[in-house]
Amino acid sequence: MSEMLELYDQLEFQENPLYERIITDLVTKQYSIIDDFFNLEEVGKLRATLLQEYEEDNFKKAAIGNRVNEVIEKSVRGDFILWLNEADAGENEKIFFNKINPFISYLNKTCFLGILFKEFHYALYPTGTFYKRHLDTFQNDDRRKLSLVCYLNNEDWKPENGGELVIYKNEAGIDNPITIYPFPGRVVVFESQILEHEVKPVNTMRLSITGWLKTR
Ligand SMILES: O=C(O)CCC(=O)C(=O)O
Ligand SMILES: [Fe+2]
Repeated sequence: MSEMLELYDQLEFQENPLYERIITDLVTKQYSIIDDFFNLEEVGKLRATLLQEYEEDNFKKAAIGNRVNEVIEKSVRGDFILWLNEADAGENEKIFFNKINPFISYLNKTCFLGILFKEFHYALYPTGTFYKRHLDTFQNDDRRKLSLVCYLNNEDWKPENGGELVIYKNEAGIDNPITIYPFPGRVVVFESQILEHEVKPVNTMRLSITGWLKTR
């Protein structure tokens, strides 16, 4: 018994009930929805940074295909994106990384997923845009293990705005769609290589940070 305690100590971690819930969700259903992962004040700051970058014209039309083989295809996706660079993250972006990084370390300590790389981009879906059903490994990057989306919409976001994320769970050969509204502060994590998903057409501007946790 005391030997076991010593080994536990070597893992140097404090059990975190929220992270444990996310891990259980991922193991049992391949996705997890976490409301209020970011509080409204944090969402407001991240949204302000996103909008400022957009106004300064730093976003580009999102493409499909990998980075050396990009194709812009409006019939597949209509969002605009900007990659985040952690090395020169501003005050507000630090809020994001300071919350996401401990979760990644926890995953690595407890699940042995071997996450070595991460990449995140802001995304802005203008009115009328969508992202057709796809798998995130579609970007020719089979190192993508977990997809993570954080919604930065306004506090009064309504279901009628559209822009739902729909995750398709294949159960015994039958598509079981799960509809997820992009409420501010909500984070969705899912298995990049398993779950197809889409973003339904949006009736107003839709804001988020999307990213991937990757193995080598
Ligand atoms: O914004 C979302 O809900 C999902 C975005 C997405 O599927 C992607 O960028 O690959
Ligand atoms: Fe996706």
